[in-house]
Amino acid sequence: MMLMNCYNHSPATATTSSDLCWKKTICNNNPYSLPLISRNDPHRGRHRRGARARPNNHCPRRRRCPGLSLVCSVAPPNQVESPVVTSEKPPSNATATRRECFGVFCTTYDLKADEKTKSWKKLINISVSGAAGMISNHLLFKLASGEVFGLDQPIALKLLGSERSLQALEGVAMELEDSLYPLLREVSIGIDPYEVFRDAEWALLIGAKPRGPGMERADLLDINGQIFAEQGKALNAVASPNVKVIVVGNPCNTNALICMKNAPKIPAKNFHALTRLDENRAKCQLALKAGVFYDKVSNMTIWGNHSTTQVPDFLNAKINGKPVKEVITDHKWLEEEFTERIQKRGGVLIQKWGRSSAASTAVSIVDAIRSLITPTPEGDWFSSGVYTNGNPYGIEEDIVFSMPCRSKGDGDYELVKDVIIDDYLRQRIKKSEAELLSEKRCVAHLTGEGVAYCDIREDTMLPGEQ
Ligand SMILES: NC(=O)c1ccc[n+]([C@@H]2O[C@H](COP(=O)([O-])OP(=O)(O)OC[C@H]3O[C@@H](n4cnc5c(N)ncnc54)[C@H](O)[C@@H]3O)[C@@H](O)[C@H]2O)c1
Repeated sequence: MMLMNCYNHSPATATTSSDLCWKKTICNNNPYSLPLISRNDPHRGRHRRGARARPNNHCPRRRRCPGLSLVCSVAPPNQVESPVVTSEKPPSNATATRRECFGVFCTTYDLKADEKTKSWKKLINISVSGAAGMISNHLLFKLASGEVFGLDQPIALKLLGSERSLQALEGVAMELEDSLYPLLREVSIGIDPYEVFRDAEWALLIGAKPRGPGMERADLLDINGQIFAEQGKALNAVASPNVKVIVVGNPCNTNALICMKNAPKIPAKNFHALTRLDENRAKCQLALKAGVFYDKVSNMTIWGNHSTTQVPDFLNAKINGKPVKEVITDHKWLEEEFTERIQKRGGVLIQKWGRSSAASTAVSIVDAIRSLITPTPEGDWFSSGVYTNGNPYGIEEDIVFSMPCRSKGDGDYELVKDVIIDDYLRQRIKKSEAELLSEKRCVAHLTGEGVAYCDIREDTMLPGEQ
């Protein structure tokens, strides 16, 4: 039988052959801020269900942190997370009051690791904003199931909500808990991005305000831009320096730009605006027209903004490895109907469904992540809204623009060079580019580029708003 050694200090000091115990969050806003607990620790029993926490185990007001409590695993010390330094931002007074934990969130138990645990990878931290929203309600369960990062990849979910959604967020956490996902090792919830983004290796920024009645697009840019400026600062301060950021909340291209500009320590290449749903929609419509299954459609690019100016590229896309224009000879349909159908697909869906796409958006976020962590199939590519820094297409620099990307599966990407751009495509790309440049001028006060000047003339809608 193996000797169980647990430590009440940094695991860096642990011996290599030991079973290590580490404690998961119990009513603490930082899962790693608790000390590792010795099995001989006289306080240990007090972490059991319903028991009061130790003096340093704060349970901040309105921040319950669901998740398993104490996990022991046969893991070499380098697989155990170190306690982290305190936040660069002082905790707000609003979070100072302790609250009781509830249910399984407060249960403490030791788990003798089985052999399988040994093969698990190092835990990764995934922060999700808007976690009580509709998209997250699909996405979180996909993440926890192992469908996204793999069946040997344990994850910690750090969920960011707004003041209004905190109660709902607790409900989400309870559902996650009840799902008994073996890979889901930690769940914490909160409304302060400086806490929730701590050590994040992936930040999926979904939460945003919808456009209210009578609200101009410029107002929406400002309101949501402020959210993403703040979240960019928080990522810069507390996230992993190589965090990958996928911005979903609309207007996602400009929000991604704002977030990026407020996070100078994080490589600009790490920021993405989600246009994968548009890509998926385009593939589906081309497959329908050609009478093939959608897995036969490849090389699909969405150019530009995630708005009605986006350009689904049928010139470079392929069906069964052949150019789309050779397979679909009705070019009038391609130029007129197809393009508009993709641009307005979200709006049609709202009319039918009464709400915006959530499940298919979650699927497309999964696709977007998987495209970065698995090598892109030979000859193919995927679309993502990325920073136009030295792009080969002549697109204006310093905006976030959807373009064709390839990845080696290391989380990074390269732009695809060998694409054809004809006059039709260029003209439409220019329109989307002009829209993004005007959005950028509207948020200059949030990107550190001076005084905002908003000259958005046409009120282009986001897909889903019509
Ligand atoms: N890029 C895309 O392809 C795509 C597709 C669909 C929807 N979207 C956008 O995604 C966003 C979310 O959509 P949804 O259907 O999940 O909306 P939702 O209204 O169901 O959920 C949004 C959640 O975000 C929360 N929230 C608001 N401000 C927040 C903040 N500052 N920090 C953290 N959370 C905050 C809200 O309380 C709410 O719970 C919207 O902006 C929508 O337009 C993008």
